[in-house]
Formats: sequence, structure tokens, C-alpha cells
Amino acid sequence: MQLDGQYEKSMYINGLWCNAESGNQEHVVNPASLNKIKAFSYGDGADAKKAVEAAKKAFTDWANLSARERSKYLYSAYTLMMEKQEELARILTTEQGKPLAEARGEIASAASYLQWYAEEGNRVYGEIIPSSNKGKRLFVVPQPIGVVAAITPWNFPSSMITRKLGPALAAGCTVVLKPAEQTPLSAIEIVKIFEEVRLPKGVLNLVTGDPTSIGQEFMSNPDVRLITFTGSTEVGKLLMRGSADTVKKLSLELGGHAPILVFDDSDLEQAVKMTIMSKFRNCGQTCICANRIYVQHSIQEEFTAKLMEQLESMKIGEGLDEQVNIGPLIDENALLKVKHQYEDAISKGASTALGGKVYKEKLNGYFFEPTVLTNVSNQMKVMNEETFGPLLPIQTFETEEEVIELANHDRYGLAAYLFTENLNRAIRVMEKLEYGIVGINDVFPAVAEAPFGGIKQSGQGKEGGREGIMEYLEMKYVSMGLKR
Ligand SMILES: NC(=O)c1ccc[n+]([C@@H]2O[C@H](COP(=O)([O-])OP(=O)(O)OC[C@H]3O[C@@H](n4cnc5c(N)ncnc54)[C@H](O)[C@@H]3O)[C@@H](O)[C@H]2O)c1
Ligand SMILES: O=C[C@H](O)CS(=O)(=O)O
Repeated sequence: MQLDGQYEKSMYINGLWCNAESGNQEHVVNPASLNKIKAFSYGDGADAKKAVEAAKKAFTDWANLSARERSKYLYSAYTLMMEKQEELARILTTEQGKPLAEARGEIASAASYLQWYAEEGNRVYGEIIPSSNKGKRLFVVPQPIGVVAAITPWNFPSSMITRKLGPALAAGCTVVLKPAEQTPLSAIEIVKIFEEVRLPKGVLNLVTGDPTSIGQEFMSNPDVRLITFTGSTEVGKLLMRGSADTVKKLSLELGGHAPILVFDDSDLEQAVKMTIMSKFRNCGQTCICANRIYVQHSIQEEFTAKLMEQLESMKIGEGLDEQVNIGPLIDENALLKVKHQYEDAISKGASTALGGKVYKEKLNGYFFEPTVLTNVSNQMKVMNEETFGPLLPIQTFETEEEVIELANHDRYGLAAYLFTENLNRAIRVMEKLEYGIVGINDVFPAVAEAPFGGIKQSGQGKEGGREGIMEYLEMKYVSMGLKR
């Protein structure tokens, strides 16, 4: 698909679209066809510094608006985003690869964060504290933290942005956004929407380009008070280390390795259907998708047979084809990582129940067949390292205690899922799973009204819900002495 519109001036600083100071450009590549789509400005730390200055200059006036006044911009942006849903979905699929139906869903999800925080910003309450000293009055005043640097990934190039912009702008913060270099077009379209609803200049700024250089500016610039990051655990750790000198607040949504636990008292049809939806959504490139499937021994054969039957009908291809269920991986590195994890598992004794090959029939993009592995063991990389691709290892277990131990990961703690129709088991197992998010007979937990986030090396902080706006606020404590 050839896209209309110009994206070369892809940076938006102080209300103006501009090129990189260096004049450098890169191209967005369609991962399904390997065609170059659009050129965009490839900026660096110098551009990021200008953007932070603009955000700082705009902060006082934006913070001094009432929450009600700020919410009007968010609500208008939500409305416009939904009006443009089809156009935005096609741009998203063209640069990221996911099937169009998933892209439409992502745009609706992205808009919902603007809608929800347009409302939630009006419910940021302070607190009166009953003083132990009758000569004092104690209270807490929530205030926006200041300039926020937001860094977002390519796998959800629209919703990962608004999951930050919604609460940040509602709270009264100003933002400098750096999207993933693989998917800048969706970010540009979101900023164009805020320009169209006449967000005051400097409140939202966009820098596209070299992540290391831009990141270095974010970490070292004392005017950046918070870095909100969604991406790999490795980069999250780098940002933590680099932010120490300016003691920045950090909100980190990092990697995951979700287990699915299927008990013999589950609704098997539902468990099979949701396992497929979780694993193969976005070609397995989601932070909360199933990475490991544990099936109780007595139902393993029936589960696997039903799974294979349903997988046979999945169609691989370019996401703009409405019949396609599985698109490409984002780039060659992602494809090679999946291939390597598959080969490692086979070398350590796994069996291939389905797939296992780079998909090259008539397609020259980054495609890998939906693949199911059985006879897997804990020594395999696929059972320990985030896959981020269409590779599904199935392992059996006998007892509840055994599978809880298997499910809890020594590093990751983002999402875990269990399928059972037994209420007591559901609560018992949920309480013992060391994850920030647990799905019981559900694998789609991400909604604007709920706090999404991981523990351990899957991150810190929440996005969505009441907790999601707290990330962008400082709670000022006031102790007031009264004269007699
Ligand atoms: N927890 C969540 O909500 C969530 C959501 C989506 C993706 N993720 C995770 O993100 C990863 C996949 O996304 P990805 O490949 O884009 O991750 P990534 O960490 O490679 O990149 C994420 C963002 O960080 C930027 N970046 C890379 N190096 C940087 C540096 N040195 N300084 C500053 N910024 C830098 C990238 O340009 C991109 O914008 C997976 O691990 C996935 O689990 C987590
Ligand atoms: O990839 C991570 C996203 O958070 C997945 S979801 O959009 O939250 O389901």
C-alpha cells in the first residue's frame, strides 16, 4: 500500500513540523513486502534538547489550566482518532505488519485511553489529614510532575503512545515523545490529531531518530522529570542506570514471558481458542502473549489435537489482506531470534508438531510459520527467554503445586493465565502466581480502566486505571500552623 502524505518533516517541536538538525533521514520499511514506504527525519540528542526546552516552556500554562479545560483537548483527540480509525489502521498495518482487523482494534484501544483519561483527569483528588496537633492543618495536594519523556515500542505503535499521552496530558504534564524507529508513522498521525484539535504549542513534542542519542539527552537533561518507557527489559535497565545522576522518576513497562496453565477441569474449547488468540495475536509480538503452555497430563492429547486442528486454518500473509490471520515479524533480527529459539529447542529434544520454517511461499517479508513444539524441557531457550514470535511450546504437568513452580519465572513477572472452571482452584492458583497481571479464563487484560503493569524485571509502575495517572503526579504534603 502506498501512503499519501508527506512524513519527511517528522519531528514536531514547539508547534512546528521540522527536519532533523543534522538533515539525516531514514526510511520506514513494510515488513511484509520489504518495500520502503516513507522517508522520515532521523534526529538525535540535539533535536531532543530543543524539544525538552519547548516542553518546559509550555509546562506552566498547561499545568495551570483546569483539569476540565485539559480534558476537552483529550476528548476532541479521542473523537477525531475514532473518525480516522480506518485510515490510521491501514497506516499502522503498512508499517508494522499486523492484520488489519487487529490494527483497527488497536486504534480503538488507543483512542479509549484518551477518552478515559479525559474523564479521569477530573478526578485527581487531594487529601485532608486529621492532625494530631490542633494547632496545625495537614493536607496533600497532587501536582503534575513536569516535563515527561516518553519512549514507545513498535509492536503497538499507536496504543502504547496514547497509554502514556492520556494520563500525562490529563495530569498537566508536557511531553516529548520518541516512537520506535520501525514505526514512526503512527506516532506522526497521533501528533497530527493533537495539532488539529489545537493543543497549545510545546505541550506535545515529537522527536524521531537515533534512540541512543535521544535517550542520552532524556536521561541527562535535568528538565526531564519522568521517563515513561515501554520496551525491552534490557533497555529499561539501561534507562534506570542512565537516570541515576538526575534521580529521575521512571515508569517502565518491560518484557514478559507469560505462562498459560490449562487444568483438567477447564473448558477445553475455550482454553484452546484463547491460547491461539494469545499466542498468535500480532504474530506473537506482544508483551503479554503466551510464551509457554502448561497442560495437565490427562488432557494434553485432546488439547493438542484441538489446537492443531484450529491452527491448520490460519492464513499467513500481508496484513492488508482481510483474510490474513498472521502477519510478518517486524524485522530480520526478530525473524532470526524465533528461528534460533526453534533450532535450540529441536537440538535439545523438542518435537515439531506444526510448522518450524521461515515462510517463503510467494512472500519475501519476515514471515515464520505458526509453530507448535511438544516434548519441551526447561533447558530450552524458548521456555526461558522472551520469544516475541509465533512459536508455541507445550509442556505437561501432573499437579497444581508442580505447575505453579514451573510457571513462576525467575526474572519476568508481567502476565500469567490459567484456565479452570473450579472457583477455589482459580483463587488458589492466582494468589501464588508471581505476576503483575493474572488472567483467569481470559487472555485480554489490557483496558483503559485497569492498572496494567509488571513486577520483577517486567517493570515498575502502572498504565491505565486510577493508578496510571498517579505516575505523572507528585503528591505535595502541606503542614500549616494556625495562629491562636
Ligand atoms: N510491558 C509492556 O507493556 C510492553 C508493551 C510492549 C512491548 N514491550 C516489550 O518491548 C519489547 C519489544 O519492543 P522493542 O523491540 O521496540 O523494544 P526495544 O527496547 O528495543 O525498543 C523500545 C523503544 O526503546 C527505544 N530504545 C532502544 N534503545 C534505546 C536506548 N539506548 N535509549 C533510549 N531508547 C532506546 C527504541 O527506539 C524504541 O522506541 C519486548 O521485550 C516487549 O515485551 C512491553
Ligand atoms: O505488547 C504489549 C501490550 O501491552 C499488549 S496489550 O495491547 O496491552 O494487550
